[in-house]
Order: sequence, then structure tokens, then C-alpha cells
Amino acid sequence: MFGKLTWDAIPTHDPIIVVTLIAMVLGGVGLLGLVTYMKWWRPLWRDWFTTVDHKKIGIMYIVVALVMLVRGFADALMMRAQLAMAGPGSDGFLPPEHYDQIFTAHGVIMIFFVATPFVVGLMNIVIPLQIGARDMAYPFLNAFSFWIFVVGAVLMMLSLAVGEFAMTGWVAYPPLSGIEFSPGVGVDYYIWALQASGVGTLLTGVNLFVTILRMRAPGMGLMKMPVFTWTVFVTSIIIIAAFPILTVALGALTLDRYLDFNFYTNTLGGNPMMYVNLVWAWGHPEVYILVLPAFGIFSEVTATFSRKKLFGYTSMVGATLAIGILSFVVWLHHFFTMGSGASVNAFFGIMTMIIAIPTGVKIFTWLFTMYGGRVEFSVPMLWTIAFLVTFTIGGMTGVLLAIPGADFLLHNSLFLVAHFHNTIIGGALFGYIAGMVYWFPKVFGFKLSERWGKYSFWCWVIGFYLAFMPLYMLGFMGMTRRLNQHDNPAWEPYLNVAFVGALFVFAGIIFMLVQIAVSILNRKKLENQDLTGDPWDARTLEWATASPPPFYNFAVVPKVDTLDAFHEAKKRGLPAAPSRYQPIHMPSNTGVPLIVNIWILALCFALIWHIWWLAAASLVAVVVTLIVRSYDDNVDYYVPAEEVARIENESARRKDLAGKKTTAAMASSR
Ligand code: HEA
Ligand code: HEM
Ligand SMILES: [Cu+2]
Repeated sequence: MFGKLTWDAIPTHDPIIVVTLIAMVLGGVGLLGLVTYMKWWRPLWRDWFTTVDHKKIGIMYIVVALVMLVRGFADALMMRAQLAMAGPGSDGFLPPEHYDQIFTAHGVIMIFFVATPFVVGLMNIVIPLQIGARDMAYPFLNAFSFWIFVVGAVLMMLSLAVGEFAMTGWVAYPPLSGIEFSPGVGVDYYIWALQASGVGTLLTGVNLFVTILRMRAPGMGLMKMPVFTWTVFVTSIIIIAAFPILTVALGALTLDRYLDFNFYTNTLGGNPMMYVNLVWAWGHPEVYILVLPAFGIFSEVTATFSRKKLFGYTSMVGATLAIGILSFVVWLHHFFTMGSGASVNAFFGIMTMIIAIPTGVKIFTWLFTMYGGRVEFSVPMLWTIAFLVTFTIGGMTGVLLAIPGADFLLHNSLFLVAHFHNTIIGGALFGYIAGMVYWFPKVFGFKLSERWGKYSFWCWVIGFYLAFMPLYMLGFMGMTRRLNQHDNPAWEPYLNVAFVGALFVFAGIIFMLVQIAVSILNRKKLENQDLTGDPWDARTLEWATASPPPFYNFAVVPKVDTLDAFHEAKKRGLPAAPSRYQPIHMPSNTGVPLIVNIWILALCFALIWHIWWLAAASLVAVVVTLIVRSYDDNVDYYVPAEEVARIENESARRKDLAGKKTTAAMASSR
């Protein structure tokens, strides 16, 4: 009846998991109780669960990313604690089969359920605003992408409570991930969690691509697009080209595991190297999917807080395109040691090193933008400066790994682990946090606390260096990755420093959450409020509308004739409000994306546990729901012109108020 699912699937023998589960259940019940007590169900359903508004979808992505960051970091902290404890004469507290699940879950969560939703959330929020559009090209699809991504995140969390997670590492090479060596459900959780969230990312890529190509404000030619939009555009192309490869690679692994196909076995004509090639043909572009939008964020932040236009816009765009193209011809550097031969290795090594050139162009572009500018050391700018230093180190160690001869020594060592945390944290994550602080007042109408932001920043940066620089040394000293145990006294001091570093990062994460909480509590204070819509005196169109923007973004679609359109318009004098508004065409909210994805969640769960009747039933439910939806004609509506006028007058009044209050404040401080 329930396939492979029995009561034994609940890991009651592991005290760590039991405590976590009890805490999660209590927390969950508490949260549900709070929502019920506060009578939040109806507004949650009406304003959030059924929304197709790109800004709200973006916020939900980032909320999920932050929640998953806490989970992914808890895994990291456990690994660091284990290695600080386990040494000569001690086994530490994590048995190998648990440790293996932890590093796999950590890698998967951080890449797919922290970094990806964080950046997808920011892109969702900012792109339509930055190009002067009223929403994404396909709002329904956008909501669908979000909820199918949530299915993946839920499966990840479920694997903790019911069954187990993969013990294969985050790229799950066969034959280890095949049915023979991983007979449990761990790899199946991995497969379906990645497939669900991967489909979400792919559809988001399509949506962004069409949005940027088709929905730009009149006059915004390609070379008048803000740099962030450019990086997201290139990212969307990489997504569209790379994610289907992951889908296929995992699809073939599924056929191997479920139906005895032999794509990746060593017998019957199969070949595991096929998987290794496919997974990195996706995996390498994936790291640029994560980092390119961060580059875009740094560009916006640097220009805004240096009070200068970005130095070398054209070379920035060119470098972005070059990185996008090159990212598809370097994948073999992840397996130099797997027998491709000297000339193939040489080709991929050289292609990899070439990426240092456009990336270097970018680094110097940011430096030249700051040079001679009036740099204001706001929190987003601090993250940007930390990025410049940290990412350059991480990039340089990448170039070292790109030398095949050196990689034979460093491959799968902690040097590699240090390299990629150095680029992902110092490049991508720092960028997302900068972006969150930068765009927060736009989205919510009030700023994040500077003070707590700075505490968080310093803890993250100090913690990062303490946690990861020792790993470079350990790599040189011969420590390999994915070890839960060792007997080398010389490694111990470095592992201890790395643990202390993780504690600093822990403080950084706590302060980040405090920063958000404190800012929400103090949101009504005048100095925290953004009444003007343009708190940083910024340059691009998202700052031209009110903060928070009305649900239709722009009452009148802006016209663009230069780069940095809003900045130029401020210099020339902003256009006066029109005497009459036009009705605005908007998509209606719908519960269908959420409901379909409840069935998809049931489908994935059924497939993981081989509950075939449930799989069939939920598949039918998906199809039926979509058919019913196709008969629904109530998919859009017009906002009446009077309603637009009312909302616009209200925000004009807020702006006036801001002007008066600042004048009064200036007068009283004199
Ligand atoms: C955001 C993520 C990100 C980014 C941006 C990069 C960027 C780069 N990576 Fe990294 N990498 C990863 C994430 C990332 N990587 C991950 C996750 C893995 C491992 C996965 C796993 O096995 O689990 C990995 C693994 C990995 C390997 C495989 C090693 C192995 O398995 O043995 C290699 C080898 O070539 C490599 C190289 C590079 C290079 C050359 C760059 C370049 O793009 C860097 C370019 C930047 C600079 C060089 C700095 C700035 C430039 C200048 C200031 C100009 C002057 C510089 C020079 C002239 C050198 N990376
Ligand atoms: C914030 C602090 C973090 C700490 C302390 C940390 C720590 C660790 C540790 C100890 C490992 C195992 C290394 C080993 O093999 O011995 C690891 C692996 C990994 N981490 Fe992190 N990490 C952090 C953040 C991140 C982030 C933000 C990302 C990505 C966005 C990330 C991605 C990965 C990946 C992909 C692996 C490889 C998993 C595998 O081997 O399969 N980490 N991390
Ligand atoms: Cu790579």
C-alpha cells in the first residue's frame, strides 16, 4: 500500500535528528498557531499564496532562501564541529553515514535552495522595475516556477524526517548514486528535489529572457539597459542552455535506478563518464548563473555610492557576454584527473584561464568607478569592497586549479573546497546581501538598520577568512575533502581555527536576522522611512517609482533615451504628473500554481517511496487542475483610471510630506 514507506523510515535512532525534528514540529505548530491566532490565513492566501505579482514572488523566494540558509548553515556548523572534535583518539559526534548525508545536503541546499532562490528573488523583484515594465512577461508561469521550486525545498526538509538523504556528494556521481551502491531513498530525494527546483529555475530563465527582450520601456535599447539587467539577461540565456542538461542527466539516472536502464553502469554499454560530463556541462555554467547577477548588483551599488556613472559600461557588457560564452567550454576542468589525456586537459585548462581576463576587466571597472568618486561607505558598499578583495583571491586560486598539472595534486583536496567557498561566498553571496540591503527600502518603504548591518558584515567577513583560509593550508598539507575523521595532529590547529571562523559566521547570520527584525520594529521612524522612492540618490528606473511601488509599478510607463535614465531625468527635471491616467491592464491572482504544486509534491513523494497508486492519482490531479484552469476566463482585469489616480495622489502626498519633514528636521538641527 505504501511502497517502501514504513515506520522505520523515521530516524528515531539518531538523537540529533530527533531533537531537530521535535524543534521543527514545535516551531511549526507555534507558527501555525500564531497565524491562526492573528487571523492571518485569509490575507496570506489572498495577498501571498495566490499572488502573481513579481515583487511578492521575489520576496517569497528570498524568505525561503533565508530559512534554508539557516538549515544549510546548521549543517556546515555541525561539520566544522565534527572536524574540530574528531582527530587522533576521538571519533567526534557524527557517524560516517550521517556525516555523508550532511555534506551532501549542505552542498545541495546552499546551491539550489539558498543561492538560487536568493538571486532569483532579487531578479524577480528588480528586473521589471528596472526596465520600466509592469510585471514579468508570464506572471502565471512566474508563480508556478516559485511553487515548484518550493516543492524541491519541502522535499529536502522532508528527507530529514522521513527516510534519509543522499550520501553521494552534491553532484551524485554514478556508480555510487546508482541503485547498486545507493539502494535507499536518499538519491531519489536528491533526484526529485533537484528536478522540481530545476524546472522552476528553467521556467524563470525563460520568463526573464522574454521579459527583458520584449517588455523594456520605450526607448531602452539593448545598450541603454542597466548593467544589472544585462547580467540577468546573459544569466537567463545560460539558464535556458544549461538547465535542460541537468534535467536530462538526472532523467537518465532515474531510468537507471527505477527501470534498470544502463546509461551510467559499467556494463551493458553504459558509461558513468557520460554523467560526469553532463553534470558538469550544467554545473560549471551554474556557478556563473550564480555569480553574474551578483556582478550586476556590484555594478549598480558601486556607481550609486561612488556618485559617478559606471566606468566602461561597454566593456562591462562585453565582459559579461564573454564570461557567458566561455562558461560553456570549460566544464572538463572539474575532472582533469579522470583520464581525458594531455591535449584535452590543456585545451580546457587554457579556456578556463581565459575567463580570468573578462573577470579582471570587471574588477578594474569597479575600481576605476570608485577611483575619483565620492565613495560613501554604506552597508551595500562595504559588501562590495569585501567582495573585490575576497573574490579576487578566490578567482586566483581557481586559476591555479585550472593548471592540469597542479590540479592533479589539488583536486578533491580542501584547497578546492576553499576555492569554491571563496568564490561563492565572497562573490555570489556577498553580492546578494549587498543587493538585499540596497533594494530593501524600494520593496518595503523603509531602510535596513545600518548599525546591525555593519555588525553582521564584520562578523561575516572575519568569519569567512578564519573559516576558509586554513582550508587552503590543509589542502596543501594533503587533507582531502569529505573526510569526517583523521589522525594527523598537524591538521588540528587549522581545523580549530576553521571552527572558530564558522562561529563568527554564525554571529553574522544572527545579526542579519536581528537587522531585519530591528528594522521592521523601527520602520515607522522618520529617518528609516523612504518617502521619496529614491533613498540613495540612485541612477536607474526602479527608483523612479514610489517605495514600495504600487502593484502596477508605473502609473505611466517611463520613456528612456539614455543610459542611467532616471539620473539624467533628475538632472533635467522630472516630468510632471499627468492630469489624467489611463486604466491599467493587470493579471488576476490565482491559486492554481500552488494547488498544482501540492499535487506535484505528492507525485514526487510517491515516486521516491514507490507508492504507485498515489503517483498515478496525483498525476491525474495535476492534469485535471490544469484543464480546469484552461476554462477560467477570469485571468486579467483593468485597474480603473480613478483608482490609479487615487494611488498616485497618495504617494505624491507622501513625497511632499517627506520634503516638509526634512526641511523641518534641518531647521530644528540648526
Ligand atoms: C560562484 C562560483 C564560482 C566561480 C565564480 C568560480 C570561478 C572560477 N573557478 Fe571554480 N569552482 C566552483 C565555483 C566557482 N568557481 C565550485 C562550486 C567548484 C567545485 C565543485 C565541486 O567539485 O564540488 C569549482 C571548481 C573549480 C575547478 C575544479 C577543480 C577540481 O575539481 O580539482 C577549477 C579548475 O580549473 C576552477 C577554476 C575556476 C576559475 C579559473 C574561475 C574564474 O572564473 C575566476 C576568475 C577570477 C579571477 C582570476 C580574479 C579576478 C581577476 C583579476 C584581478 C585579473 C588578473 C588575474 C589573473 C591574470 C590571473 N573551479
Ligand atoms: C557560511 C559558511 C559555510 C561554511 C562554514 C561551510 C562549510 C562547509 C564544509 C565544512 C564543507 C565540507 C567540506 C569537505 O568536503 O570536507 C562544505 C562543503 C560544501 N559547501 Fe559549504 N559552507 C558554508 C557556506 C556555503 C555556501 C554559501 C555555499 C554555496 C552557495 C556552500 C557550498 C558548498 C558545497 C557545494 C559543498 C560541497 C559538498 C560536497 O562535497 O558534496 N557552502 N561547506
Ligand atoms: Cu567549473
